[in-house]
Order: sequence, then structure tokens, then C-alpha cells
Amino acid sequence: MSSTWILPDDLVVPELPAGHPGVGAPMPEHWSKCFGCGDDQPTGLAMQFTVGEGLAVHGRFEVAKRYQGGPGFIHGGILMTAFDEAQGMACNAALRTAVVTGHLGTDFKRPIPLGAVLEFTARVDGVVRRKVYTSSEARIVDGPLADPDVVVGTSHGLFVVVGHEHFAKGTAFADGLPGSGRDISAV
Ligand SMILES: CCCCC/C=C\C/C=C\C/C=C\C/C=C\CCCC(=O)SCCNC(=O)CCNC(=O)[C@H](O)C(C)(C)COP(=O)(O)OP(=O)(O)OC[C@H]1O[C@@H](n2cnc3c(N)ncnc32)[C@H](O)[C@@H]1OP(=O)(O)O
Repeated sequence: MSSTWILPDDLVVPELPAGHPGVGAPMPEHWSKCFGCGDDQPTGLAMQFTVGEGLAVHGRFEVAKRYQGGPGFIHGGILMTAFDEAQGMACNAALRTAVVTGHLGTDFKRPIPLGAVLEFTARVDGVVRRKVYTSSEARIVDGPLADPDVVVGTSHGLFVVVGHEHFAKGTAFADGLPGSGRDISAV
């Protein structure tokens, strides 16, 4: 069973941005303190991304013991966090602009064991004004229960393009601040 997600009729599929790197190119974290992709966030997922075909990206992480929900398996919210990050990175690669998540819906298809290496394929399906429609699926590609032919979770999300004033409102509460050009992906 899967939940329903209907794309709008006036969806526009964007062109790849100029200078878009080739398939397989690594994508830098969008900010070092990000819980999803940052390398300066010790409890975070430290997801790593590469450019995929068209408007897609690929992301990976290993399910650490600290991400346990039910005994032996990933917590559902952690899986959603990874989808959020992957679909946000797809927006970033396709549109080269800042986005935030407006809505995210996940179907949990199979239990995912601790120690599994998850690979996400996430893409931009299209845009309507500031709304960016995205989708993603996850597979276990290494570790326990690995089978790259089995989809263990899927996600649909609506992201909204925002200006830098959106993040300016958070600076008073921020744990560190992006600054050196590593904060927003150059991809
Ligand atoms: C200081 C540190 C900064 C570091 C930042 C660094 C980099 C960031 C840059 C790029 C990011 C790169 C990669 C991203 C990677 C990971 C992704 C993680 C992202 C997150 O984890 S981020 C946290 C969770 N996220 C939020 O914290 C959002 C809270 N929220 C809001 O801030 C507002 O709610 C907002 C801005 C969403 C909209 O507000 P708004 O006033 O600007 O615009 P408005 O309401 O008019 O919506 C415009 C159109 O979107 C439709 N719309 C809106 N919401 C909808 C919904 N839920 N469902 C269906 N449609 C929706 C409307 O219906 C309208 O549609 P229409 O055009 O048809 O009228």
C-alpha cells in the first residue's frame, strides 16, 4: 500500500542549471552544522551526496545504533529526516536556491535494521511558482538485509523557495553560522 500524492496540472519541469556537474560528481554539505549532511554535527546523519541523472541526487548513510526505534530497527523519524535531507539536496542541485520543507510524507515499506547502509535517490519532479515538488525512494545497498532491488521506503515532499531573510531570523539562536561558502552547496 502507498499513500496518494497528486502532482498539479501546471507543474513545470525545470531545465538543468548552467554548469550542472556530471552524474556521479560529489555534492558538498550545504552547511557543516546541518543534522542531515554536516561534518561538524557529531550526532547527525553525515549523509553524503552525489549528482544523479537529470534532476536527481543520490545520498547515503549508515544506520548507527543511536538511530534505533523499535529494537534492532531504525526510528521512523530518522528515516524521514534522511528523506527530508535528500529531497532538499535535490532542490538545491536542480534550482541552486534555498528551500525549506513545507510538507513531507513517507511510506515505510520494510523494517530497516541497524547497520544497514541506505541509499536514497531523490529528485525534483517539477515546480509551480515557489513550490518545488519532490520524490524519493530508499534501498539497503550494504550491511544487514541488503537488497538493492527492494525499496524500503518512499517519500513525497513539497519544498518552498525562500530568500536569505528566512534564515536571518534564526541567527540569534544559531549554533555557529555558515560563512565561508561551504554553507550553500556550489552544485
Ligand atoms: C543560519 C543557518 C542557515 C543555514 C542555511 C543554509 C543553507 C540552506 C539553503 C539551501 C538548503 C539546501 C539543501 C536543503 C537540505 C535539506 C533540507 C532540510 C530542509 C528543512 O528541514 S527546513 C526546516 C523545516 N521547514 C520549516 O521550518 C519551514 C517552516 N515554514 C515556513 O517557514 C513557511 O510556512 C514557508 C516558508 C514554508 C511558506 O511560507 P511563506 O509565507 O513564505 O509562503 P506561503 O505561505 O505563501 O506559501 C508559498 C506557497 O507554498 C504553499 N505551501 C506552503 N506550505 C505548504 C504546505 N505545508 N503544504 C502545501 N502547500 C504549502 C502555499 O500554499 C503557497 O502556494 P501558492 O503559490 O499556490 O499560493
